[in-house]
Amino acid sequence: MVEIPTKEQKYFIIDFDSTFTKVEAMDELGKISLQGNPKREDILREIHQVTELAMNGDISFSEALQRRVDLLKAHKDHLPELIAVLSGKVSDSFERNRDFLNEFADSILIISSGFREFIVPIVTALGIKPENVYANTFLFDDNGNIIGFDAENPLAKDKGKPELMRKLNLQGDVYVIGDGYTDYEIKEAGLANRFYAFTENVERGKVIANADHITPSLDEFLFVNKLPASLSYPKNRIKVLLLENIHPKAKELFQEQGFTVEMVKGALDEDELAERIRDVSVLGIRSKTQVTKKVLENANKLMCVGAFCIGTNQIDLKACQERGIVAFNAPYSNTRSVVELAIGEMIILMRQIVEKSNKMHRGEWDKSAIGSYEIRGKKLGLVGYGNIGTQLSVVAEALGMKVYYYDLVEKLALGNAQRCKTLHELLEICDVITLHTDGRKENANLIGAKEFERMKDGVIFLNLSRGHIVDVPALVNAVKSGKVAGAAVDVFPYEPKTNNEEFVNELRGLPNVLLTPHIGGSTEEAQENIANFVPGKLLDFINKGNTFGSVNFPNIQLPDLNDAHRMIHIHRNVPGILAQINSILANYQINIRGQYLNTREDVGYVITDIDKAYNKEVITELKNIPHTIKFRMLY
Ligand SMILES: NC(=O)C1=CN([C@@H]2O[C@H](COP(=O)(O)OP(=O)(O)OC[C@H]3O[C@@H](n4cnc5c(N)ncnc54)[C@H](O)[C@@H]3O)[C@@H](O)[C@H]2O)C=CC1
Ligand SMILES: O=C(O)C(=O)COP(=O)(O)O
Repeated sequence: MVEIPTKEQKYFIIDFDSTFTKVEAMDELGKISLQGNPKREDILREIHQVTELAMNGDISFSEALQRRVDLLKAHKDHLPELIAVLSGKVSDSFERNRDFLNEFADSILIISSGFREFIVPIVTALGIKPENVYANTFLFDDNGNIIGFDAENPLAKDKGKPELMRKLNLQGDVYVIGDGYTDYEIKEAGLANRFYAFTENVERGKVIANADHITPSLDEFLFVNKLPASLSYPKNRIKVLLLENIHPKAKELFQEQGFTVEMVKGALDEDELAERIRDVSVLGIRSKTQVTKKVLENANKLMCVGAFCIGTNQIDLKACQERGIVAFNAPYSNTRSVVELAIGEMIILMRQIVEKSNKMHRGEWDKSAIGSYEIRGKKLGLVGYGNIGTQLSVVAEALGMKVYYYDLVEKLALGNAQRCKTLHELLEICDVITLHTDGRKENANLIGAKEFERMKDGVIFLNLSRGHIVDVPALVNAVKSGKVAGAAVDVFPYEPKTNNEEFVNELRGLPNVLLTPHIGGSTEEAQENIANFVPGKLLDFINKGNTFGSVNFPNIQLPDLNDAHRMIHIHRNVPGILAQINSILANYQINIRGQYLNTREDVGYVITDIDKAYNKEVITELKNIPHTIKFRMLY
């Protein structure tokens, strides 16, 4: 007789507190039972400490259990409220993987040193079988007070989980998922094949150190074990790299959604970034980091880049587009900060404050009005009349300045501002000239010797845009010759990578020259605003496919998706791609629920929402359409 091989039996041993649920149930019970007790906070703290000590393996488990029951002073009537609280605190990855819990119910055992009275109602609601729940039971007195627990239960004792496992004598592979040391003890005793430290809710050093694998969510566990999961790819496997000291709020926003985030204080140079980018899916930079072709050649996983600033000249946007990498920026979050600094600098320079302050520090008292002027009534020339230029126009006019501007494109003049037809016209008219163009390559040396020559003698000159826009040696000469009476420079052709690097520049040491380390947009307000704004854009793209506000991609704002799959197809902008997508879908009789197409320059972006059921082969066919750059399936 031929023996039919049976699928190897697997058991999944899952902990309850801080694993199945986000919280420790005994802490929650204390919050309920100690209501009105004047020492509630102190007692709760003590209960929590005892829990932590036991979870880390620092005190014996039975001692911890008795101490907590004594401290709780709980009653049977508190349990319904506790169950209601816990049912709202099931761990997110367990909630979204109900299908797995149901499908594998026969193989899943909850083994907990908590109590059946509250565990069973919570876990059975997600498909776990009540007979597969192993936990302690409370002891009540005649009045319903909780006074202890069944001390004979192995789970009430030290090394209780291994003891129970020995009794169960499971035949097959055993996988343990838990956040506590007592979960690891099963593996330590040789009773499990693997121990997975579950870190979605808490991270315990000693537990992580002993784990075979760290699983930041149930998704990761299911992924590594090739089990059916609600997400095709666990989010913790999506790596976000944030450079240049981006505000920590950004990290928080990505971590809240389960992504793995790495922060670097300074910028990385091309070679360093080309190395680091290999496993990165989302890159966050500021003005310093150059995202070049060479970097992008290694960026095989990169989906999107966020410039946590306004300027995007540091990113090779075209090369990103060709590789289907979507770029975003924060177009308005630091506008006001730049404007305020420019206004302050104009006043400081017109009043010779830099020199006067330096003298005071040396003990020199130089009270005089010579060479000091009000800004009121002076002619301000704005080169570049975009978001910063126009905002500065309004504020400067409110301070009594006469505003002139020059922009490559026709712009609406705000207030009484007057448009100059040429740059030369502006240079010849104005008392104060400030640059607010973007940093496109063509703007290199926009202001050089000839342009300084055209300016009025004694002009005040500001550059808060990009370093390469000004020919620095020409500015140095103009300052030395007295053509420029004062200058403020915030941006430089070469800027130090980190705060530890020396600033080397010909402008150092010149009189009435105010130098700042590229801080036009560096205010607490601006940085926090940026850190809230850019992750929103990146997450909207990753989670929903939205490209609205992208600086290099067709902009599509998509509706939310319910009970459907979303296919994201990025391709070279050649005729016939949409027709090919739809003919493949028609061949597989897939119903299209919605479809959106937009193109920009060389790239086309098609989103197709389809019914839930689809044949997996269709994905391969869609990926194989000629000129496809990237394909991704959502939900
Ligand atoms: N110092 C700092 O910390 C900061 C610097 N910036 C720089 O300021 C720049 C401007 O910012 P926004 O006003 O928000 O940008 P924007 O894109 O709204 O405006 C730029 C304007 O400059 C114009 N322009 C470009 N080249 C020109 C040229 N050669 N001649 C005349 N006009 C020209 C454009 O047509 C556009 O109207 C950013 O691109 C960035 O490089 C921005 C924020 C902070
Ligand atoms: O917003 C911009 O473009 C800036 O220049 C500010 O850059 P930063 O974020 O300070 O590196």
